Amino acid sequence: ACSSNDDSSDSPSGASGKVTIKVAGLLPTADDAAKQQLADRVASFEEKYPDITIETEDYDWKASTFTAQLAGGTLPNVFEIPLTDGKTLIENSQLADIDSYVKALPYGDQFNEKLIANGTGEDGKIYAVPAKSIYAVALHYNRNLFTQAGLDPDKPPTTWDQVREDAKKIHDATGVAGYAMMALDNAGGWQLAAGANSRGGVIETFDGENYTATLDDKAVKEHLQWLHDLKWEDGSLLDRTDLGWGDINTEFAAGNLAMYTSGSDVYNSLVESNGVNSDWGYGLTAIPTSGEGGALTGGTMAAVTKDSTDAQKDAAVKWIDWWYLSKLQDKDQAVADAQSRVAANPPQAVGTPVLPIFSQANYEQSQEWITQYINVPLADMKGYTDVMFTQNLVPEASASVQDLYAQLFPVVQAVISDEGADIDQLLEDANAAGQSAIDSAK
Ligand SMILES: OC[C@H]1O[C@H](O[C@H]2O[C@H](CO)[C@@H](O)[C@H](O)[C@H]2O)[C@H](O)[C@@H](O)[C@@H]1O
Repeated sequence: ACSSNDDSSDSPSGASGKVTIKVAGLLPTADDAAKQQLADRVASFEEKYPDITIETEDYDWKASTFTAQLAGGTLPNVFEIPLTDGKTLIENSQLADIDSYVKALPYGDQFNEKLIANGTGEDGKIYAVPAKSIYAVALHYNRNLFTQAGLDPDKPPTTWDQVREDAKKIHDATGVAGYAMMALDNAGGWQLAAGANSRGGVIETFDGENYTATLDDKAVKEHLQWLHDLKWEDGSLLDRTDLGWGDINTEFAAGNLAMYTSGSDVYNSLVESNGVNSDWGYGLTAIPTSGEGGALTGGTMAAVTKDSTDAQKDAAVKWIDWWYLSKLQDKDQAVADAQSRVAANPPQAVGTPVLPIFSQANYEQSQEWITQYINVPLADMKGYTDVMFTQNLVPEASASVQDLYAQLFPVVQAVISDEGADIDQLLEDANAAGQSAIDSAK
């Protein structure tokens, strides 16, 4: 979705006052309706800001490709990063200082403090802002497969033992895998950490001075053993070690698995890229927890490339406001965004439950503004929405987080592909490598 006006591309902040910025757009897998919806929002932005031209680029953050994009200077002016990466990129001077532009926004001082801290430098300046979505990991399930297996889709499992039992019943009755696990790229480690957090464990501790990798935590082992048993005792785990964040969505939408864990925002992508709609039979419930366990929570931030000119930074923050944030703060923007999503053919998701970027009151107000446009199957998301503001939330680890995930995903792959995988040894090795990553980042 590019504007036809590219006469200022050689001189983004040139004498004409015109500026062009590239911005992260949709996933490469997004369908035409999603692309059209984005194009419509770009068009209305350019109408409001005639001196700014927006060029959108497909975007899919992956740890394995991001570093090269950053180093190679190929990122768009506005790009997305996980919350986990803000601090390091700021410390390494790899993000543009957008402090004055963000603080000039009418809500510039209203971000959830813990979230904006991830985009704030030691100098107190803002380099990245929470955007797109803040999520808690939740359990996504196929209601039709539950029904076909004689299970009540209105009573999804609330313990990992029940997930295992239901997965087996579904597999026995339908031949479809009852459960699947991301195992590719850092996504596999991220979801193993979520499993461990739900069982009361963590993958890193901090004593006020030092960070210690705890990849061999009892809860990590328990979750791996649980996956092992689904695969090797029950035969109910999808036999794939190559599923990343988007791949598992594709398999789920194709009806090839009944349950998996991922962020609560995944329904947006299932609609955007995989043709899921409110009649599809999608269900969302809380991740099972035990003991002190909780739901891993994380999210996305928008940042601006370091080499952007002042005019581009100004335009970039205007776009961040337009595309990600103003709909949470301004009724007209909320309605305009929702209307454009509903008008798409097929309609894009409106009302997927996520966690607040500002405050709970602000989130609830923004949902109220768009009540009439909400088209996600909220009745089938109650297992999650009933507890989303009360459940225990476990933030992602703080130091070298993606490096820890990178150490964990091969362990997930080993457990799924090798019945005799030595979980203790694999985790001991992963932990040593994870600790080295933490130490070398100091
Ligand atoms: O690649 C693994 C990483 O994935 C997370 O982000 C992805 O999942 C989010 C929740 O569904 C989604 O909002 C985001 O668009 C996806 O890229 C996560 O935040 C990372 O920390 C994690 O390593």
